[in-house]
Amino acid sequence: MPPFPLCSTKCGKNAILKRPKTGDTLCKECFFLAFETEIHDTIVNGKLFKPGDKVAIGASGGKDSTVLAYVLKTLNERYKYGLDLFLLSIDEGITGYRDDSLKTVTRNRDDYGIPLKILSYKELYGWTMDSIVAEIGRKNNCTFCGVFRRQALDRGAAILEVDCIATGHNADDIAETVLMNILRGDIARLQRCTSLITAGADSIMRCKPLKYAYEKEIVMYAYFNGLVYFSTECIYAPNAYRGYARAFLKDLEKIRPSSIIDIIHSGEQLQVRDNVKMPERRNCTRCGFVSSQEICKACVLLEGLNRGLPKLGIGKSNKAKKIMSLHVDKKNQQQSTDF
Ligand SMILES: Nc1ncnc2c1ncn2[C@@H]1O[C@H](COP(=O)(O)OP(=O)(O)OP(=O)(O)O)[C@@H](O)[C@H]1O
Repeated sequence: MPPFPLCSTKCGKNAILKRPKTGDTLCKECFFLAFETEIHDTIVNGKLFKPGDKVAIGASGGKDSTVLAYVLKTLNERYKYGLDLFLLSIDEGITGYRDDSLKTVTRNRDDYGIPLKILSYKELYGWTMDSIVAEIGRKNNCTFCGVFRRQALDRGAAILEVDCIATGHNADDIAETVLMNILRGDIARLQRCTSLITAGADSIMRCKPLKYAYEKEIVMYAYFNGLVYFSTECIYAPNAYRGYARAFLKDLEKIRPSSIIDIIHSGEQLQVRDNVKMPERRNCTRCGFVSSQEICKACVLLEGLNRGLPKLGIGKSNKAKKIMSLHVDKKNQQQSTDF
């Protein structure tokens, strides 16, 4: 057997891996340092945090958010960021999936000594994903899950009174999203999907410290560090459209590993013409959370479920708008005659 090559940093140790992102052959310690330093650079150059910030890590128990929690804890101690870290998990109510992954998050809480807050769809909306799927079937259930999760994270962050939510979106996720938004012609999302930081003002800031970390390296990092994470796919999820973008990106990566970062850079450089209409950011007149419409998507979807019209709010439906505004009018009338 040929001897292992030496680590390309010239540290004197034998290399044990080839970095998917750069092709460098590295020993374990030099890989950890390179991986962590790149995330530190993302945090510092992107000004993601200030000393004293309270940061909620969106923790699903999967590899990305587990690595994010571990690396943020490590960097917070190494570079004295002065952050107060929390784990925030949303329990969507998916039996055989989220209940198991939450056990992993609970273990991470104990291993890393970071407090954990779990919020469920059941307590926030009165519905679990299991009961939503029983109503709507398997076709559009991801819409409910995505919309509710986004708002649930905001609600959890408000309860924890944090300054920022950090999510485990990695470079592959972002490159896939760029491709999907191009294919769908979704200009508003295309413009913001590469942002390192989103929202702010009256909604809670979100950031993606793993924006430039390759999925393959996240898996290697977790493996060589012996991190415990949950690796099963959601039982309801196979998001077909993202699946195609993912498969395409994996094929590109095989031919040219830099494709992932190149797509992100292309997305970052895109400029949308001034006369392209963008959605407004406002607050939902019902729940007060961020929305691009008078009534947010979460409220429309919830109304549909509660009225036995689960398809209300799926797609771009004017019917939903009409029904919702009738409901608002009725409520206003009631309020004005109530006293
Ligand atoms: N149930 C949840 N509770 C809290 N945060 C979540 C939850 N689901 C997703 N997130 C956050 O959103 C990020 C992206 O979610 P996505 O569903 O794409 O998972 P993923 O790419 O498989 O990531 P992970 O490996 O962390 O599960 C996660 O890394 C995590 O920070």
